[in-house]
Amino acid sequence: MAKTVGFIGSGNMGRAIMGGMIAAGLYAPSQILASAKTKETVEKIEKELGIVATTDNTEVARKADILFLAVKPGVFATVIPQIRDVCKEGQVVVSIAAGQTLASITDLFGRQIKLVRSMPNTPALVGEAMSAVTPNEKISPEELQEVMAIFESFGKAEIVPETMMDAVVGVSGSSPAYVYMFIEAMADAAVADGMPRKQAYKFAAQSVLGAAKMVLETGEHPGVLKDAVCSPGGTTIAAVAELEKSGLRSSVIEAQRACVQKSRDMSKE
Ligand SMILES: NC(=O)C1=CN([C@@H]2O[C@H](COP(=O)(O)OP(=O)(O)OC[C@H]3O[C@@H](n4cnc5c(N)ncnc54)[C@H](O)[C@@H]3O)[C@@H](O)[C@H]2O)C=CC1
Ligand SMILES: O=C(O)[C@@H]1CCC=N1
Repeated sequence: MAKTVGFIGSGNMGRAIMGGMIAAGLYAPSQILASAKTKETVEKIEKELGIVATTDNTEVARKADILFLAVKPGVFATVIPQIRDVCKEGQVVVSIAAGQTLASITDLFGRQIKLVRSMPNTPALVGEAMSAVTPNEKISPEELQEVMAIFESFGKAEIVPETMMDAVVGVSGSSPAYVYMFIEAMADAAVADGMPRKQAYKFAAQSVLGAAKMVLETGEHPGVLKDAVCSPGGTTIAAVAELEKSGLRSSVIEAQRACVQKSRDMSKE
C-alpha cells in the first residue's frame, strides 16, 4: 500500500476526497500530504483534516507515492512543469480534472508516466461519491487495485474507457449541482406552503436519497417506481403532468448535453 498520498490543490474536490479517505480509515491523516496556494489555506486544511500541508507543490511531488492533481484544468500547464522533474520514482499520478486527457497530461510531463485519469464527485466527503477511472498502459494491475481502493473508500467507482469520460462528467461529476437545484426548488415550494426552511431541506433531501436508494437497491426501472407513487386520480400524477408540461426531462437532457459538450471543448483547448 502507498505510504504517502499527495494532493496538489486543496479546493472543493481535493478536500472532499481527503476528508472521505480519512473518514473511511483507509489512510491515516499523517499519510496525506497536500499543497495549497496560500498559507491561510494550509493552516485551514491542517486544522480541518489533521494532515500536513504546504505551499510547496514540489515537496508534495517529491514525497507522494500516489499523487493526485486536484487543481483546475487550466492550472495543469503551470503546475506540471513545476513538478515534472522532481516526481518520486515509480509514482502513480492521478488526475481528477475535467477536460484533461491522458494524452494532454502526458504531453505536459514530456514523458510516459504511470497515469490515471479520473472523475469523482463532491459526495466523496460523505462516502457517497460516484467515480470513473481510466488507467494508462503504464499502470500495473496492482497499482490499479490500489487506486481503486482509494476511490472505493469514499463511494462507488468503476473503470471506464477514456472515451466515456465526457459523458461521466455530465452524469456524475457535475450532476450533484443539478440535484441540489431540484432539492432547493422542492424546499422552496414547501416553504411557500408554510414549512420551516430547515425542515423543508430535510424532507426534500431525504426524499431524493430514498428515491435514489430505491433505484439502486430494487433494480426496478425508474418508470415502474414512478408509477407506483402515482395513485390513480391522485396528487402525484397532477405533479407529473405539470413537470411534463414544463419539460423537466428535456430540460435535464439539454442541460447535461451542454455539460458534456463543455467537457469535450475543454479537452480540445
Ligand atoms: N468540484 C467538483 O465537483 C469536481 C471537480 N473536479 C475537478 O477537480 C479539480 C479541482 O476543482 P475544484 O476543487 O472544484 O476547484 P477549486 O477551485 O475549489 O480548487 C482548486 C484549488 O487549487 C488551488 N490552486 C490554484 N493554483 C494552484 C497552484 N499553482 N498550486 C497549488 N494549488 C493551486 C486553488 O487555490 C484551489 O484551492 C478540477 O480539475 C475539476 O475539474 C472533478 C470532479 C468534481
Ligand atoms: O464544473 C466543473 O468543471 C467540475 C468538473 C465536474 C464538476 N465540477
